[in-house]
Amino acid sequence: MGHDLEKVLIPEDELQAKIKELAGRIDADYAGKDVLLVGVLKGAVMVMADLARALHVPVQMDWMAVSSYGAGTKSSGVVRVLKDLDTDILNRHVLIVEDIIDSGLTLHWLLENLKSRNPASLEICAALRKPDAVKVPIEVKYVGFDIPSEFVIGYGLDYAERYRNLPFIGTLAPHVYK
Ligand SMILES: O=P(O)(O)OC[C@H]1O[C@H](OP(=O)(O)OP(=O)(O)O)[C@H](O)[C@@H]1O
Ligand code: HPA
Ligand SMILES: [Mg+2]
Repeated sequence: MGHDLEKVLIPEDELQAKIKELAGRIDADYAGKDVLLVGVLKGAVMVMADLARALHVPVQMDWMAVSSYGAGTKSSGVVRVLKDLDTDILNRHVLIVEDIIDSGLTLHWLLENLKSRNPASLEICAALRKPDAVKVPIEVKYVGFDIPSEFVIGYGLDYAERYRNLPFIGTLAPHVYK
């Protein structure tokens, strides 16, 4: 792995501190409410696991699996639903949990899809966002870090299904994908 990694962009301790900070804001904003966390598989598994454990408000967790990247480093823009929610979100306070907003196409699609099911509220928590890459404007209430438009790996994020288990965010050495 060592030579596949170009550099560490966000170290583990900074990621963990940021998730705790976001959890504090979410606890305050949702005081007295039940929250349904909707994790977007597979990238969101790490954020979901850390965020859920840092929260004090009562939560339920559900998952959707959508994919728009395949094995490459560019979004195809075509969102495929691989697994839908098990939960009926009518009148629920839904918080979508994501690892990254890159082009924004995945979340743009997901927001429209979930809105049509009439939740009581619908917000987004994303660990990372690439402001220069966003193609569709999306209102994101909770963002961990704004990062440059480089392909990143770790903390749930993959390149060809690898590196999701790295506890930090790094960039991939160009020789791996060129
Ligand atoms: O803003 P976008 O350009 O749409 O990119 C963001 C999405 O792409 C990645 O998922 P991917 O489709 O690769 O599936 P995965 O979570 O299983 O890796 C990532 O986890 C986000 O869900
Ligand atoms: O930078 C990225 N890395 C891994 N997966 C991704 N999905 C969207 N953007 C990225
Ligand atoms: Mg991916």
